[in-house]
Amino acid sequence: MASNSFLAIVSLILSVGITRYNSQTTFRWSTLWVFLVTYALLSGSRWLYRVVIYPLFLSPLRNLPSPPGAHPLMGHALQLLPHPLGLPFIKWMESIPNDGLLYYKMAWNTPRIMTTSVKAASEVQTTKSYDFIRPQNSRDFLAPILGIGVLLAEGEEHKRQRKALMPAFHYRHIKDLYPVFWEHSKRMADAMAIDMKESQSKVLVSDWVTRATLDIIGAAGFGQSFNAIDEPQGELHQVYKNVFSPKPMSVQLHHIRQFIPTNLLRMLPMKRNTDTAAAIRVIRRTARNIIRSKQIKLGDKEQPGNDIISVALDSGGFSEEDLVNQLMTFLAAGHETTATAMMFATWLLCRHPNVQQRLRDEIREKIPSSLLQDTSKATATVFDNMPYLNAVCNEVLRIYPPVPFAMRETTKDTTIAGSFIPKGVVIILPIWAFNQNKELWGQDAGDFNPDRWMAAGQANSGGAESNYASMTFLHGPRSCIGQAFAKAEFQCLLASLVGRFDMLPVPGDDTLQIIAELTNKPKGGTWALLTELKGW
Ligand code: HEM
Repeated sequence: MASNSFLAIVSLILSVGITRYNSQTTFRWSTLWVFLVTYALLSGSRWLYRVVIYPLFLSPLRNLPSPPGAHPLMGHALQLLPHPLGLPFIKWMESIPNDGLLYYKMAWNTPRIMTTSVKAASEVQTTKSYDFIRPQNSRDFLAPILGIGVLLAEGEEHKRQRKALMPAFHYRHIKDLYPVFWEHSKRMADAMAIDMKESQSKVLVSDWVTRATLDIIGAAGFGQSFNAIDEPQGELHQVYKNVFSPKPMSVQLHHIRQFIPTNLLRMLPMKRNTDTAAAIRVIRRTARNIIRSKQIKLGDKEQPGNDIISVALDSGGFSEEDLVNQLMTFLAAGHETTATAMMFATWLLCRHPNVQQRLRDEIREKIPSSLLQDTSKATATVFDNMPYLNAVCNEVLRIYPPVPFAMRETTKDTTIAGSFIPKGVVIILPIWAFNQNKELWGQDAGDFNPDRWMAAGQANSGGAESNYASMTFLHGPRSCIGQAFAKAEFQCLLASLVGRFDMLPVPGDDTLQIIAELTNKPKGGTWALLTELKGW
């Protein structure tokens, strides 16, 4: 498709030609006017071709099954935008007959291909994963907040970074982090017990879990104390709260991003933009300070720790700027997601008192009170020996995955599940829709049922035949590097909360409204009525 500069050159040649020819006639246009008119006509024709002629009449994708009701110019955008991210895909995946791919369109008929079968999803994530990259608009949106670390690196550079960071995420290393996870979980519960007394039982659980996960990524990820549990006004906690908590304006901006490139939106003089820019400055400064203090320790021949950043420093494969970017990536990806899982867990357990009680019984039976006195004795074995805790964590992550879908873009003409997909098309991996798909999980796929993970041999599969049925952390070389970290952290936080408190829903808070920003989360935060239970 012709670029803007190509159109400008053609318009210039035509305008010079036309004004020369016209000089013989009585009616004369200036070259500038002819240039502007020619350029406008050519741009308009290109727009018409891109937005109407190609997608509706020529695109090879148009023969793939597509959801009904597309708007002639806005495609399916108007159907998708009013809902939480990824929710409509659940219905589409089940109700529209297809062979593994669905074709839908966003604003100006921009094509999207959604994978709906295990075969299609596994090709994108595993067998052909490097035929796909993260789309530019999504990179532009994430880069300032996450830094250009392993999450945004592509191709060979991604392989190199992932290999250098991997030692920090091996299970043998994660096992050693249980005391850190457990200590912070207990500190969170202690602080919530005080809050509960001061606020007549009504506690904003979402705020506490976000503070706890920030402290955990600081301690376990960087050997650094952020003190967010003890100091709610702490700078880092406040800036993340600002960047991540969805406000009406940021949700509108998310919608506007469908029509206007992210980089252009960021330049507009809006409060949301200035707030985000200020937050990014604080995050970068914090990241740089941590790296510098680690470099000094290393220079003083101190033993490097075995936290993520020490492993990265020790590998020697990253410049100081690279390390700042990696740290930003782990800070954001490593605390917000697990906090969201805790929010959904709390919401669900408040509405399923039997599950809550059964879980509490297991926690109180299997975690000795001595572990509450001396948190340094927490081991993976204690937590691995709690099948129901494992089942509840897996079921929460299945039914409400914090990241509801992932996006990729084809780097060349390719095929997915046997269908031709041209270069530059955005591919959707609908995590939430796979996780709740009836064909993969059975008729009760939409129900919260931890027992599906309890049957013999189903502790890791939930009874689904394919491991692609559960997409919460994705699969293959671009899957979540922090999966084992997150699951261990989630177990500890949930055990500490449910072991200590009885949780009830706040009256009137009956419907789960989900709101989207970087992750999907309960609108207005997660509130619960807590009662501290004795005897543990
Ligand atoms: C419940 C918690 C978590 C969930 C649901 C989750 C989910 C995901 C998903 C879906 C992706 C793929 C995103 C994409 O490619 O579009 C991802 C990537 C990633 N996650 Fe997580 N995550 C969680 C916790 C963590 C934690 C605790 C860490 C770090 C300590 C972490 C670090 C990362 C990194 C670095 C990547 C990029 C990996 C790569 O591209 O090679 N995540 N995560």
